[in-house]
Amino acid sequence: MIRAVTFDLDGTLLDTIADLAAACDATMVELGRAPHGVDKVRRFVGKGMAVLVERCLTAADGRAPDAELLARAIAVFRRHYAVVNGRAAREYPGVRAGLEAFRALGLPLGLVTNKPAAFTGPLLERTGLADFFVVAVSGDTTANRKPHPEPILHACAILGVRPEANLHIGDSDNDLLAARAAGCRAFAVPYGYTEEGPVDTANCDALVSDLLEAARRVAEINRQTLPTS
Ligand SMILES: O=C(O)COP(=O)(O)O
Ligand SMILES: [Mg+2]
Repeated sequence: MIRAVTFDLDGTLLDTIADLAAACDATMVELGRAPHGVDKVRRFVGKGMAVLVERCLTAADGRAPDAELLARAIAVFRRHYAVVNGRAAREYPGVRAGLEAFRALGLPLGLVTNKPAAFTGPLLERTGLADFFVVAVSGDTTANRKPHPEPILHACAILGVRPEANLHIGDSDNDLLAARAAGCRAFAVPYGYTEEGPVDTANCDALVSDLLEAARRVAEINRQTLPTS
């Protein structure tokens, strides 16, 4: 039985790349570098804010930034992203209907994102998704981020489910590896941000076209595992 579902945010529920790229580009310009643009920034998203900013600087300078420059750039990024966060963000097709279908199945829902908490809450509020979730675990809620299992395990504990009874749905290998390491089931969506290449479907139980299909599959799995007596 699947008794709870956790969702990734960027690239799974919301297409946030325009806002992320706008903040990255404003950061680069403020630091005297050329902006990278959306298509390049898309490949940098997935391992949280610090890695995103570090990848922008490394791509601009041809070498990794030192700690002082990185800290300064992160502070600049935070300021810019706080302004644009949610401005152009859009739900992917099937997201709201899918979340409603999961809710109709009676399953508690959680969010597990590598985005820092300062941005997760406002984004969920601005896009009207906050009420779907019992818990939101952000990139700085636990000591480790996805692909480490800790944030998903933290969500499972708050949702009151054993990891084996939780399904995690995400767009990148970070989600699938975290889910596997946590002992959860994992579904992948094909439309988000995957860093260098497509997700390795060997790491997931199903590749689903959208959340509505995911909810249908969960309903089917739970029908098949209902006690027969
Ligand atoms: O912040 C990121 O790098 C990606 O966020 P996500 O975990 O919601 O996809
Ligand atoms: Mg994602």
